[in-house]
Amino acid sequence: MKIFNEKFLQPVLDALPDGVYITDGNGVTVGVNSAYERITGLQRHRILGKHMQDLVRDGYISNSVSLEVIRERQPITRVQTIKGNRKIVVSGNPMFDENGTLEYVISSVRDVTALLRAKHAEEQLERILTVRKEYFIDVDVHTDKAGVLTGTNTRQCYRLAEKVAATDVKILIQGETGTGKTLLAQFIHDNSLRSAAPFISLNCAAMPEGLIEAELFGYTPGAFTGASSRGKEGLLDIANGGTLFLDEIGDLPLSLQAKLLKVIEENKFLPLGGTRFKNTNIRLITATHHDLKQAIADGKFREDLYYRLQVMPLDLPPLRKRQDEISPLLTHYLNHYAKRYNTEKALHPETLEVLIHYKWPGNIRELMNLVERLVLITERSEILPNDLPESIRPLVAHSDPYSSGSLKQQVGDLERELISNALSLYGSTRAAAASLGINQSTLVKKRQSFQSINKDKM
Ligand SMILES: Nc1ncnc2c1ncn2[C@@H]1O[C@H](COP(=O)(O)OP(=O)(O)OP(=O)(O)O)[C@@H](O)[C@H]1O
Repeated sequence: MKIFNEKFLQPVLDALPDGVYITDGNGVTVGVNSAYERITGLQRHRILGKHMQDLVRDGYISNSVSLEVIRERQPITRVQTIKGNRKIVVSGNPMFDENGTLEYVISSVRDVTALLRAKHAEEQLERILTVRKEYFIDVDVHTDKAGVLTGTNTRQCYRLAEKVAATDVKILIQGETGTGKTLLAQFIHDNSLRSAAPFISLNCAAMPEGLIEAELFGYTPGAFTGASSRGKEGLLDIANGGTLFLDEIGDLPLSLQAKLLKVIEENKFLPLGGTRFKNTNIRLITATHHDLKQAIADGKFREDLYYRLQVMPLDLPPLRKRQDEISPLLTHYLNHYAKRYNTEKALHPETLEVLIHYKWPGNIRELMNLVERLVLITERSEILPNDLPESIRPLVAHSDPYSSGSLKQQVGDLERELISNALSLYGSTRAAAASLGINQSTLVKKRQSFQSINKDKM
């Protein structure tokens, strides 16, 4: 033990960034430095003078490189896991005296947790980039300061919206549920001259007819049984000077469509039970997921109102047609929820691949809900494909028997079905081919052959 008590040596050892652990030739601990204490959390007074075997037995150390060096009489390096799931690299070196007797084992201990994490992150990034390349994912996605992400298929829509925001032109946003219609309407309002006035939103599908009418137009005191004795301001009053966003306008009952038309044409309305018209100055933005032309043909939507509302139609495509946005949206919301729940999470590249190919019927809202759930329930920091709900996980085609007939015919039918599904899902032959793992030219040839078979059948 004597040399390590020398006054000059301990400060030198303590100045080293790596941990140092020294035993004598029998395995008794004779010295450690400050970095060792810091890395392992073991204090020197608890281990000095103790035999390595006792330290392993008492659970201070999981296994001993020094004892291995004593047995093998040669340098040994091992990676070990210590408390807090930290990884350390321990290199033990024997020191012999002039007679070849083992005098000391000097081990250096380096904490490589951060290094491994960085390497892991780098590998992850590389794999993610490979996945993106493989599936032709354009990484040219922008996020504005309000956290709105736009990719190749939505940028045009947002640019157009920005251009017309300053005017009062009526905008009809079309898109499936959860595609961001409300967000786009809010974006238009925020970029308009009305941004300091209220942005009021009402979902016409969520309420019975009487209630929508009362909400929109308000009512006078005692207008109907159960009405408040003080009456109530309608949203047309509250939104005055600002923007009124009517979501799911296709579900507005016909009687209210007539009243809304009057508001648009004359900028005035009659509250329920009222006798005097009120003036209003609102910008109207509407949205729907219905095909309004079909609703007009079915007699459910007024044609004159339709043309009034859709002076500027804006289309928000479903998320399955915005494949380049899926990965950035996942990252965006993963960080958002990880921050909210004070944790760290990352997607395994295979999980990302599954999610990029998922159809997302509930669009961005579904994506957000899924990410929030995964952040909350996944125990590891990395989200694996198995952590996904079963409805999302399998990409196995469930198919009913397509036809009777020879095996060749049935395989042909199945192939045609898969190709046509991929084409309608991804919108282009390139993306459809990538999703099926075949060349674009192969897909085009197969499609042509299906078309000629169809003609022959006709
Ligand atoms: N481009 C985007 N970037 C980031 N988040 C988005 C984007 N588009 C939508 N979201 C988020 O997705 C969620 C759903 O969007 P939003 O409510 O605007 O959809 P919607 O089409 O109006 O849905 P619904 O028709 O069901 O009311 C919101 O929380 C919104 O912030």
